Amino acid sequence: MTEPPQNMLIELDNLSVIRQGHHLLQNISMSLPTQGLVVVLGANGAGKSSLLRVLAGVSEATAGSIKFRSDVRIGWMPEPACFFPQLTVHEQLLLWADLQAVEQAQTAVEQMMTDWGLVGVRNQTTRHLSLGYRQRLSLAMALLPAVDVLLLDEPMNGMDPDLMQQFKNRLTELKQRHLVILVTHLMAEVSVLSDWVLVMQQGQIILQQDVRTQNIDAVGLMNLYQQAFQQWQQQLKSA
Ligand SMILES: Nc1ncnc2c1ncn2[C@@H]1O[C@H](COP(=O)(O)OP(=O)(O)OP(=O)(O)O)[C@@H](O)[C@H]1O
Repeated sequence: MTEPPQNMLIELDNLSVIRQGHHLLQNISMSLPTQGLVVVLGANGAGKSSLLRVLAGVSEATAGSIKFRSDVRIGWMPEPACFFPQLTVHEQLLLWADLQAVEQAQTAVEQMMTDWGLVGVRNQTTRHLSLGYRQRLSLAMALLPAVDVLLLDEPMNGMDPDLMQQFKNRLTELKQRHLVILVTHLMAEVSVLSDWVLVMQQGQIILQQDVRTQNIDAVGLMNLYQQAFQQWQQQLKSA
């Protein structure tokens, strides 16, 4: 497989995903850099999770291509989070560390439980976790192995204010060294952290914008989102 252009981790070229005659993704072309925060916005059903699934390697393209830098390591926090229901939080993390060949797994798992406030639910089975604790565990799993790319699918759902603040602090650190692709509807929470904005509609990317120099706030991000839709609707009318 050929590699993406220099300084790029991932390149999608005219990629489409079709399932049961339905276009989940249509002719997506983009290059993704080695670090920064890409915020993916779009209405319900626009194709955001489908895009993350292709990037995570769990969904295959029907047409077009996706190229990864050969040594790229990817962490994925799916929506909804996915655990073995009969395992405790501690067992789930240990199993994941084992599957991902994490070095010094016991220590790494203890650290993750401390970092994400999971010590108090250590012996609770995952099937009985509240939404916020499911998100904590899912984040801890995504961050356990060393990765280059973090795919976060609606990670902020169910977060309490303290967890939200901690998550945003961590995101600020992570995006300095990693590529973070974050799907969300909570624009106000991440606007100032955004480096690139993608807006999706009907399986297509209708806006790809570099906002690194804009220091974009919540209103700015909402305006960008709405403008993308208006332009898309006008293009549809004139087509
Ligand atoms: N395996 C599949 N077969 C058929 N259709 C599917 C399949 N997976 C997803 N879809 C459809 O593809 C569309 C895009 O779904 P996706 O989950 O990617 O949207 P989304 O932008 O993440 O939505 P939301 O904001 O509601 O989470 C939806 O209409 C969904 O029903």
